[in-house]
Amino acid sequence: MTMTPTQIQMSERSGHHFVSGQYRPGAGPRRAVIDPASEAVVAHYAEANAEEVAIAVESAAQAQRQWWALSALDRANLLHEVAARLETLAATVGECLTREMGKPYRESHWEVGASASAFRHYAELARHENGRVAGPAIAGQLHMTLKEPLGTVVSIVPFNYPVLLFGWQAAAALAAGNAIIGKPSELTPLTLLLLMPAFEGLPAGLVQVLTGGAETGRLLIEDEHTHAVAFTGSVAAGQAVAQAAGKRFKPVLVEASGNDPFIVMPSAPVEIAARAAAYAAFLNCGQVCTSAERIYVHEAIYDDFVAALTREAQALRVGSGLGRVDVGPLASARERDRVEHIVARAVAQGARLRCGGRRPPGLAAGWFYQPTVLEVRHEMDIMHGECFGPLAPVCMVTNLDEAIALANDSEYGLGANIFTRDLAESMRAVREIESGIVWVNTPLNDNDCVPFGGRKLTGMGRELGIEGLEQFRRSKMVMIAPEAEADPEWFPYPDQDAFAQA
Ligand SMILES: NC(=O)c1ccc[n+]([C@@H]2O[C@H](COP(=O)([O-])OP(=O)(O)OC[C@H]3O[C@@H](n4cnc5c(N)ncnc54)[C@H](O)[C@@H]3O)[C@@H](O)[C@H]2O)c1
Ligand SMILES: C[N+](C)(C)CC=O
Repeated sequence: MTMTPTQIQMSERSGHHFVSGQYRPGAGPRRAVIDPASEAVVAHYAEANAEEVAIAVESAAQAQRQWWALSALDRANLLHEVAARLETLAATVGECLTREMGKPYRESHWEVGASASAFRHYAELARHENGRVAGPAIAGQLHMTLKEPLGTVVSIVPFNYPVLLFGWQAAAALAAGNAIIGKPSELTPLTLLLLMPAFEGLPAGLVQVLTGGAETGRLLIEDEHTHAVAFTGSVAAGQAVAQAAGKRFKPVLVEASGNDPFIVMPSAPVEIAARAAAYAAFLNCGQVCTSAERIYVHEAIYDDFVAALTREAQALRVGSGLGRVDVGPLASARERDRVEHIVARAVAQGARLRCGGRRPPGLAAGWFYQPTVLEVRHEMDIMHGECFGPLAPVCMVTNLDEAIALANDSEYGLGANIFTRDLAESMRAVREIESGIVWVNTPLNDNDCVPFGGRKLTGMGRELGIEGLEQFRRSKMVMIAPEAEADPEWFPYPDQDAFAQA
């Protein structure tokens, strides 16, 4: 069969790393990358070893020095060029992402464009402000805080949004003056490799990619010449990463799992809220950190809402992300098996299946699972862990107090949604829900200008906004006196003896 230009690129980059501005064949063991829609091997990746990590880290140090020596305006202009190049790569990288992890192509394509937007945002933000001047504690002097880069940032990203999440971290880290080494998920290594031409105009080594798994990540984190870690992924991996970074007190950003509530109150338009809930639960086959994982619906509209949500779920087209579909496969056999287990357990605990709950008939290969709506009770296991699949468990509540209490009964705290036309209800949800994000009638939106992140087991730190830039800078206290003049306050104190006697 004829290969597309993207497949040719994937085959050429298979088993490579991107180091010092060049694709280099990896020396470590090779592992298969499998298309989740067809179960065919589409490429391989190599596990980067200690020697390869050391070479990349040295190259990053040299590039970072050149990068920080430029003016802020030059860095901004170069980051704008990166954004433009990213947009030209959207078709190729998007196709690669769909072939590696299955999401519908239009979502993959969107992801590359959204990443370009973050580069534009940080190109400007970083040149507008590089510290602040304080009122001096000594007359006539200049007392200030200067912002400096940390050095080399290690970026460890998951499979579900590899381009956007690496893009958010890289845009902020580079704008702050750092170098960055990306370590993609084992499921999506080629996508980041194919993204690298976007960084052509920057010093070689400033942006690099080493493929591999947890061991490659650990080597990067523990290397004494890397200076910070930006991690996105599961709680267990986040804890391991934070522990490894802690050995050298490296600053670490952890964006880990979520279990987001989605509340629907009686004043909400039921059909619109149901469509929004379907979007929030089934986008990217439910593999979004901010997926609606627990839907709490007021009893007054419960039956109508469940019926509408079921209709929405049943209307979704499931299939290969390269076709005209709404929902692709889960990213791996392990993910599909895990989701099957969650549903089986929920049903065993008394959940009522309204639709889905099985693999779609007619798709012989691929790790597909039907969009599934279940009626559940809050006590069931399905409501207390992250499902990360195309599941919409709906639970009836009697009032907002109960909805907020159940929403907060979670170890996680990333996002939360509420649908209501009642301003007082909106304001209570915003104030009282224990999460890093609250969306009122506007599910799952992002904005480069406002910080994204969670609380509780979801992690620490923020991406995007000025807060996202601060993750990758340190403050230096600077005091300048215009002239070197002897200060009577300096040693020796003239009345030292008097102090000692007093
Ligand atoms: N909070 C957020 O912003 C956010 C965004 C996207 C995804 N996620 C979460 O990511 C998870 C799904 O992604 P996943 O299955 O790829 O996660 P994962 O934790 O299995 O892997 C994430 C990355 O960490 C690496 N890794 C794993 N163990 C490591 C270790 N001990 N040391 C260093 N690196 C290690 C992996 O190789 C991969 O690159 C979900 O829980 C989801 O909620 C969170
Ligand atoms: C990156 N984002 C926020 C779109 C989805 C995270 O999984």
